[in-house]
Amino acid sequence: MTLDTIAAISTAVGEGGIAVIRVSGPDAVTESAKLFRSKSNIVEAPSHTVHYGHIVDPDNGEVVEEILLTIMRGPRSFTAEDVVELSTHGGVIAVKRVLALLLRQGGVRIAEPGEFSKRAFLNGRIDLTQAEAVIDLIRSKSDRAFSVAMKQAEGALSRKVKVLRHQLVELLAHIEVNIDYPEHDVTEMTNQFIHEKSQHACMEIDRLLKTAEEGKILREGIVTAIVGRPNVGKSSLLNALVQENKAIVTDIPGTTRDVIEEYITLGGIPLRLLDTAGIRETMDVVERIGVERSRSALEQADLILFVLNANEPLHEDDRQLMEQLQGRPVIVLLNKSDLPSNLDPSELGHFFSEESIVKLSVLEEIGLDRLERVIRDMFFGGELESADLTYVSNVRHITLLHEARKSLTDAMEAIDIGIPIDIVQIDVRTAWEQLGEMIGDSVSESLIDQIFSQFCLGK
Ligand SMILES: Nc1nc2c(c(=O)[nH]1)N(C=O)[C@@H](CNc1ccc(C(=O)N[C@@H](CCC(=O)O)C(=O)O)cc1)CN2
Ligand SMILES: Nc1nc2c(ncn2[C@@H]2O[C@H](COP(=O)(O)OP(=O)(O)OP(=O)(O)O)[C@@H](O)[C@H]2O)c(=O)[nH]1
Ligand SMILES: [Mg+2]
Repeated sequence: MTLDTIAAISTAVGEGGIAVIRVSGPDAVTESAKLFRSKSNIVEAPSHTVHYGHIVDPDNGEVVEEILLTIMRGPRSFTAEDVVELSTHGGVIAVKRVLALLLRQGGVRIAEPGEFSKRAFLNGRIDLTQAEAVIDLIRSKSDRAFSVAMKQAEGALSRKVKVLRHQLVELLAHIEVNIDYPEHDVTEMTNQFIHEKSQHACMEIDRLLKTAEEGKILREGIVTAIVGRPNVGKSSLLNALVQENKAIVTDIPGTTRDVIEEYITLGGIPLRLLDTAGIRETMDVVERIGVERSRSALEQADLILFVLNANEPLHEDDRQLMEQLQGRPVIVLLNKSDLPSNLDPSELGHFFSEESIVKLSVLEEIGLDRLERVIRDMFFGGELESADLTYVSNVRHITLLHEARKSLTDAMEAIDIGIPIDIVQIDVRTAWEQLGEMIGDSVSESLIDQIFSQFCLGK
């Protein structure tokens, strides 16, 4: 495939030490050479070499920038094409001037978002799951999400999908033989064989799908709503977890009016924390809107941190909230445990299990480690380190896995009710194709465009 030559600023535009323009395509080296004055002749230079020199405006000979230029010749490059990287001084001006000069010559055009990664895909250097992992890498907000994406970028998920597809190809071959030689006793055996193999593939798919929930959490964080009646210490808890004074804390009930959102990682677990207004009946118009927002945060939460003031007996507002928390994933926090306890814990026993109740003093930072352990037990069964870090977290992948699974169960059902084998074969083939779509076999151009358009510019 011969494509044109593209360029873009690949570093975040803003103040920084250096900025990098990436150029990729057949004319990357010759087009860069037209602007580059150096002791080296980069047209002749070997791959993976770095050259010092200046960018000179060919129209007037003016020196525009002092740069370092890197050459990576295809296919040994990120895009598998000839790649030149121009490292300019940081800031916005220098890098934009150099890019403008490069584009002005007419042999290079500006890249679309994700186009470098798209080329790596089109040139067969990476498959679709790997390309999608690159988006996850950029967006990951915790070390762990990053490790998972890195693993996928290396091709761990696609290797699993390829193994599955290989098994289905063998199955298809087996069916083919049977269609050609349809003797009765062979048919019996084949039916059983197809059934077993399909069952096995379904189990593998289920195993991958089971990781999806965790994968989503790792990527997006557990949506965690801190709720409770006014003044129990919700905002104090947010601040303690964030280790910054993000939310206003006062001893006046009804301090927090809006939902405050912060992203943290607690012992490697990413949480999207929502501090909410204390929930109570109120005539105050502003506070009432706040309480409504608290309720909607409560609805969308994956995890609810229900804060109580252990220094006071259970309040009517606490009881009402407790009713509403029935059946939801809740951790009860008995806050202010530095003060004398006036709350009868037996009253909580009806609603919450003992393991989900944590004694806390935000003021003295007691109990936060226990909270961390309880969250870990709830969401990862205490086991955070998945054996091989392969998680399915992409909605497209999840959908395709479900579809492939459906095709395989269709095949098994068809066998059970005695449908001819050449019809059964269609279901197995469909499953094989659906798995292929995951890694980018036989995907449409518009889907490819849609996937890569999610990337940022210069990636
Ligand atoms: N300056 C710079 N830093 C970067 C990137 C980049 O493109 N430029 N990357 C962009 O995301 C990442 C690194 N990814 C890369 C992946 C493959 C190749 C590459 O040249 N691959 C060759 C192997 C070359 C060799 O083994 O000697 C190949 O696969 O053939 C380069 C960068 C992160 N850092
Ligand atoms: N003794 C003690 N006081 C605490 C503790 N945690 C919070 N407080 C105090 O309780 C008061 C209320 O704290 P906030 O964090 O504003 O309570 P809130 O639940 O966010 O209140 P609203 O926003 O009004 O719903 C403040 O005076 C805090 O200093 C604790 O662990 N021990
Ligand atoms: Mg508050």
